[in-house]
Amino acid sequence: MPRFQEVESGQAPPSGGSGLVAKRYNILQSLGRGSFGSVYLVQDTRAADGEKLKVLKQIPLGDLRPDETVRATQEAQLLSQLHHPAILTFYHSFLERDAFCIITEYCQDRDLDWKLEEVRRAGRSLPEIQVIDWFIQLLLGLHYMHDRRILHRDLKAKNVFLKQNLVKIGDFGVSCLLMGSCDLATTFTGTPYYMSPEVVTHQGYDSKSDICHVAVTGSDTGDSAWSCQCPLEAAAFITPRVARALGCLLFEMCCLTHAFRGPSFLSVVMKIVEGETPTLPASFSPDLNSVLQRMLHKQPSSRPSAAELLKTKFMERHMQKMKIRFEFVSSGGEEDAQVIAKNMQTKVHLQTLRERSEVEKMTPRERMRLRKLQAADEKARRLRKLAEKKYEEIHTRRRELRSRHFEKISVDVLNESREGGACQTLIQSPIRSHDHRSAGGLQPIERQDESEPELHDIPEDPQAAEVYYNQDGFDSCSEDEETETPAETLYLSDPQIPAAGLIDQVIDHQLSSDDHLDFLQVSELEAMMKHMQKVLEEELSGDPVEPEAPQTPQGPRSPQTPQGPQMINSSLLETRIQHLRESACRRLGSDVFQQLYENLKEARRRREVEDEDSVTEDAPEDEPDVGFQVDQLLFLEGELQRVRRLQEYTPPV
Ligand SMILES: Nc1ncnc2c1ncn2[C@@H]1O[C@H](COP(=O)(O)OP(=O)(O)OP(=O)(O)O)[C@@H](O)[C@H]1O
Repeated sequence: MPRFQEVESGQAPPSGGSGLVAKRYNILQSLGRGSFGSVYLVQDTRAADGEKLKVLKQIPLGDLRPDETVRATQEAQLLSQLHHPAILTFYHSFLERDAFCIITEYCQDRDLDWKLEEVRRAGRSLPEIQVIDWFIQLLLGLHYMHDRRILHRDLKAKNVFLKQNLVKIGDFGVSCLLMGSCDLATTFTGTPYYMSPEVVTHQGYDSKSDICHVAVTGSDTGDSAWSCQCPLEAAAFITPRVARALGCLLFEMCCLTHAFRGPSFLSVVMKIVEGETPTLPASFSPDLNSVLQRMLHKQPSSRPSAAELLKTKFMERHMQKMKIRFEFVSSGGEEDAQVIAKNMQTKVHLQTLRERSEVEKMTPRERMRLRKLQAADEKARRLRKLAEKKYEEIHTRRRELRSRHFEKISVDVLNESREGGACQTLIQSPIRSHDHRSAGGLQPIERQDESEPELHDIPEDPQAAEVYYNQDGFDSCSEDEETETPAETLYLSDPQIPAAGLIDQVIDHQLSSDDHLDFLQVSELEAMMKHMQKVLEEELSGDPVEPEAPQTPQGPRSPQTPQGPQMINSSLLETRIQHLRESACRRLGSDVFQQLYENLKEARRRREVEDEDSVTEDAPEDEPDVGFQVDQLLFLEGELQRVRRLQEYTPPV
């Protein structure tokens, strides 16, 4: 029986469709299909203007048992209690027409995987400052979850969403709904690119089955169906895996490709276990590379937790800078920042010139330029003073705004259910950055006098030039013909001054859609700033999980002891196999799928599958990665047989 009308990604559902879902959600278009279900953009007919667009994830219940459905609902409730600007807001879940439905926040800029692919196709790369911005937001979100004993078991670029250049971790509840919440199984059966060596080799897992259930526990009180007997111990196994997956994501953001890759499932697995830890290209800072090395460390106990990373000097420095930028953007001061940035660039030019010059040896033209630069330097100093004053004004205005709208605009907007009308007034009257300024009575920073003499007017004759540059009337300079110092460098060198790096990389993204921030976006930035401030001020020593090697009643477990296979519940593997099979069939058609499946099975039997080319060779040209998918399916079928054999020989406890 069809549940919702199935439509191709990007298309609107056919007219005369199924009407409102749950009597309130109007399906606008399909956003795509994942392993577990279909995703739709919907309009919430009961939400306030500006909050109407949401996402519906519809997961067929299939043969989930009733108790699993109850657990899924409980988990959904747990997820709805997470309120962090770096975590996808979870609004609502319900059962309808044989499907489990989840309503979440809509992220217009789609997922990180899509974004990175877009950048890669354009032949560009992400600047380090952007990578770190996103990375810090991910760390903040994970730290928040970690504090609540909730650990993401399926962190990957496809599960990180982008909205106005803010990242949102999502989808951490969905896979476990269908995987019976077995962390090991979810990780093991998920995409291999983010797996840890210890998962692949089944090492270091405790044999207690309750570890499977800890990953989604959100309750320390034990009243949730998901609570487990030993959350800390279990989390100690999972945290390093999250760190590893985050390291893989960091690599992907920098290099636009997976950290461990290969055309077959096994080749990826081999790289994870035996391959060298990849390094970042020289264009990235050694500090960032060392963060990556720690996160990808083969030894789980050497990987830092989110809290540990956030407390490093490198991250703290960046958080300070980010805070200033976010503050600036949310205060609507971006135009003035442009003026300041331009003038600060001038200052950098001056310093460069000073260092390399011996004034006496200069040609008249060069001396003229130096004089102009000195004047510009003076002007930059004045501008800086002005900027400081402006910051003060912005702070004052923000304080005023806060006191006026505190309950509505600050973190509470995120903490409250967005279902209510609390934000309505705010959403209906978005504040334009320009309005901000006029409302706050702030004066724009003076612009430079544009009637300055042109450089090409400087006489070549030394005497004439001397006369020329002795005259008054120039106090700034045109730098058009100079090589530009990257604004980002400038910005990084002086965290007090937001510069063009800010303009290009943050404001462009954050404001490009309609050139203004509405209150909700401002409140998200504010919430993010608040979390950063908290992390900067706090001693994060209270990190609940030390990623230590697991202890057993007999003492520390040997890392070589294989413990994994028993842990994988065969029904979870079956579910994953079924999903992979369905997905491949959908993409290829059942005949082609069957042919490919047989070929790869035969290749696997002949042990040819380790040959890097064999998997993709057999796949249709327009679907090369489907070979990878079928290869993974075969691998999991092998695992399933192994688990079944083990279960036959293992006496029940
Ligand atoms: N909250 C959201 N906002 C915007 N787009 C979304 C949102 N959630 C999902 N999508 C889009 O819907 C599509 C399907 O997403 P879904 O999460 O179901 O699958 P996936 O992540 O691609 O695969 P998998 O299920 O294997 O993780 C993706 O293109 C994704 O970018």
